[in-house]
Order: sequence, then structure tokens, then C-alpha cells
Amino acid sequence: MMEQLKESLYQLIVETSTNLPKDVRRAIAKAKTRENSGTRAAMSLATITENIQMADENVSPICQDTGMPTFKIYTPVGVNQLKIKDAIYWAIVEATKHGKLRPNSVDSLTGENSGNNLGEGNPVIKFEQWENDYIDVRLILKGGGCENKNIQYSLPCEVEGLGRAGRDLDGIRKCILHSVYQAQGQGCSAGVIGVGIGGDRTSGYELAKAQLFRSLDDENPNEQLRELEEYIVENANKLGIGTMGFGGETTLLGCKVGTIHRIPASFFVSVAYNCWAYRRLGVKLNPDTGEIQEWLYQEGEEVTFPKEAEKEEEKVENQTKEVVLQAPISEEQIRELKVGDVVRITGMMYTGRDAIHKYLSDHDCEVDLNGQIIYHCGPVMLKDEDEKWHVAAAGPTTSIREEPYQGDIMKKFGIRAVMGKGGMGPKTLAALKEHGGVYLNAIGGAAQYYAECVQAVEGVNYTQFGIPEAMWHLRVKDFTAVVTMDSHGNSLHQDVDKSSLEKLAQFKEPVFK
Ligand SMILES: O=C(O)C[C@H](O)C(=O)O
Ligand code: SF4
Repeated sequence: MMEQLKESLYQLIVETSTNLPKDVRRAIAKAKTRENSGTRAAMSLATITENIQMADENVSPICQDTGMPTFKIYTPVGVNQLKIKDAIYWAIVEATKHGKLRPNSVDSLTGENSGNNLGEGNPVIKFEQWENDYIDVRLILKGGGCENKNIQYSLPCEVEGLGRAGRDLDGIRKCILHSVYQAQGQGCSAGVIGVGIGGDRTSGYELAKAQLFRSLDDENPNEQLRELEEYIVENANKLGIGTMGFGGETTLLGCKVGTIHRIPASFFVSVAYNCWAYRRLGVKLNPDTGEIQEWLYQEGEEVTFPKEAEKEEEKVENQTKEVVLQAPISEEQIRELKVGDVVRITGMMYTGRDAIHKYLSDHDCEVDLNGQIIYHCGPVMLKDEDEKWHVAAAGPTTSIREEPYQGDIMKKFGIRAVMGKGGMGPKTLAALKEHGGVYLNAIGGAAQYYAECVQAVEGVNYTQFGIPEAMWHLRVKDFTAVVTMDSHGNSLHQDVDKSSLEKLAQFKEPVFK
């Protein structure tokens, strides 16, 4: 029983990380039909769908951030839950060893990465008992970028763009619309939101996250909530934020709302935002043997995607101009770039994310970064038999976290380009103008697509910060990204934020009485 149980849980983890469920694939396929070919949105979606296909074929992580593994388990009375826990720990360690999960468990005080995804509070495992005669195990791998966009409202409140939100269905409606606006593209839109109405601050968020275990195709049995869910998806998609915040027709793939009782003084609306890389699967297990009896969320026809990212990239390039960037880059080259240009990077780039940015703000760098490109990325790395490193997954991380440091670091070390996703703020924009730099936006979550652009790992520094936080020296070829902030004070992110806030204000009038 134990061996089979371990194996079944291992399979669940691997499938969840590498094979996007069919209900999510259907929603993404539908979003794709709404975008016109030749737009940045169509290009992003083509990259995303090609990436989904590659992850499936390579049995490799869809996105490099394999999140905080969270299990929800129902067991028949009498089943030993401690044994299941042990089997999960084993499977998590094994999946990490094989590059199916990124080592993601970090000591909050020392910053030390445990290396195997275990640690105080990790993974999250929640048990319930039930009267059924099988074990139901569900797993969600929700990454950090979208987790950071979760938001909780306490009613009544004043909602930016929408005015007062009272303690009623219409107030709830305003909070949910606002939650989509405030996420912009930073949680790798188009996303899915789980909403919890009521509870306290903790159980409200729990409820919101539990909604993410519903199928995208289900229908809320509560008529008022069903209407609310439909309204939100329809109207959030009018905000024009689009895939990755590039503008476009689809901003939200789904909205699932649940409600629990509250106490008289509190009225919370909690929103859990999940990126398009909505990795959650489930299995029914035989309680005697541990064998998988059935996979969940996998009803219906296969949904596969053609490889057309390259074609869509070329279409967008033809409308602007194709620029090949190769470090070291001069200030003059950078000044020629404008928002909207598609660049292809060939040559070297260096990864650097949270720990590196903090460190470099008051230390020298072991690498000469003059004229170089910094990639906000925490990859999944694997070592081969010859002790050589290989990139197993390497999409961008949310850049805005580096906002306090970025401008100063670019100036201090002569960095000419930074690449990540979601854009950066006014401080960085001003520094790009002053120093001569650009911000490049890669497609969040497209970890397989970009891993294939990496030809060699030529070195690594700062491994003491852990695998995702180290500075990896990557030799790449044809690594495509869009200039979304240039050295002339232009920012696509600022523009989309402004126009989506204006659109949000159209939904001020009461809808649900
Ligand atoms: O940690 C990462 O690699 C990415 C993160 O999920 C993010 O969206 O910023
Ligand atoms: S990088 Fe994007 S797709 Fe990946 S976990 Fe973060 S938010 Fe999700």
C-alpha cells in the first residue's frame, strides 16, 4: 500500500506541474480565438499555448515557479492520515530531485532554501474525513507572482475607481472588479479568481482558495452567485488589461465565488488570484491499495495546441522592427529602442532576482555587468552526470519587487537592459531615461519556451542564495521579448493601468440591487 501510495502521489505532483488540466486548456483556447492575429495579445497567447504543449511533451514544469504545494485530501473514516502525509513528503522530495518542482521552500528569517521543498509549514496539507469509500486528493501549485496579487476587502470601503462599496451584493461586485484591475498583468493574466465572501480574515482566504478547486466549467448552484460570476467574467474582460497586461480582449478566464457566514462586525471579500498557469489536478485513490482510480478535471476531448509562437512573433515584429540585442549593449543602441519593439536577444544574460538586487544595492558584484542584460528569473536547474548545469525551466518573475533597487543598480553597474514581467514603476522609468536603459517584458509562465532558448549555462555566482536566487550566466539564442518601458519616459504598463482604471470607472453604477 505505502509504495503504491507514494508512486500515485508522485504522479499527481508531476502531472500537476507539467500537464495543464483540460478545463484550463479549453478556457485558454477560447481566449485565443478572441484575439486578432498580429497583436501582442495573440503573440503572448501563442507563446503560452506552445509552452503548455512543450511542458506536456517534455514532462517539465509549465512554469518555473511551482508554487507552494497545497493538498486538500478527503479520507474515509479509519484511513491513516499520517501515512498519507509521509508519502506526500517522499513524493515532494522525489519530484524536486527530478526537476518537476523547483526548490521553493525558504526559511523566512535566514533566507536559506531547504533544497527539497520541505520546511516548516511546507507543503500545505489539509485533511477532511468523509463517508465515501475512496480517498480524494487534490493538489494546487500556485506560484508567488499571482499569490502576491491576492487581495482582501473589508466592507464597507472606498474602492478606487468605483466609489463606495457597501455591505451588499453590489459592494461585493465592486471589490471583485477592482481585484482584477489591481492585479494588472503582474499575476500573469489572463487569470482565474476564487472569491470568498464572509468568514474572518483567515477562513475568508481559505474559502477563496477552495474555489480554485472548482472546475472552470461548473455552474454555481446559488443563482445570485452564478449571476455574479458571469457578470464578473464578462465585464472584467472589458478592462482591456489583456494577456500579460499588454492590452487585449481576455483579462479573466474564470471567476468562482463561495460564501460562508460571518460575524456581525466583519464583512470580508477575499480574492485569490491564480495565473493562467492554473496548475491543479486531483485523483481518486483506492484506500486499500493506494492506486489511482480516476483523474479529476480531465473530462472531455484532448486539447492540444499548434506551435505558432514564432509565426506570431514575426507578425508583430513586421509592424514595428526586429531588433537583435547582443550584450555588451551601448547607450546609443538602447536609446533607439521604443515601447512596442520586439527584440531578440542572442548572447549572454545574467539572472538576478530578489536576493541579488538587495545584495547588490550595498555590495560590489562578482560579475562585470557593464552593458549587460539582467533577467529577473529564478530557474529550475538540473545537474547532469558530468556535474554540468542545465536549465529545466526559466520564465520571468514579477519585476515590480525590484522597484526599490533597480534604477540604482543599473546606474551603479552600467546595466543596459532588465527583463522580467509585469513592468516596473516610476522610479525605474526615471532611471531608464536618465541612464539609458530599457525594460523588456517576457511572457510570464512560458518556462519551457524560454528554457529552449538557452544554449549553455556558462557559470553561476551567489549559489548561497539558493538555486532560484543565484546569478546564472545564460548563453541564449533568439530569446524574444517586448520593450514595454523605454529610455524616453514611455511605459506600456503605465498606459494600460491608466486606461483600465478609466474603464473600471464605467462600472460605478449599481448593478445588483
Ligand atoms: O518565482 C518565480 O519564478 C515567479 C513568480 O511566480 C512570479 O510570478 O513572480
Ligand atoms: S511566473 Fe506567472 S505563471 Fe508562473 S507562477 Fe508566477 S504568476 Fe504564475
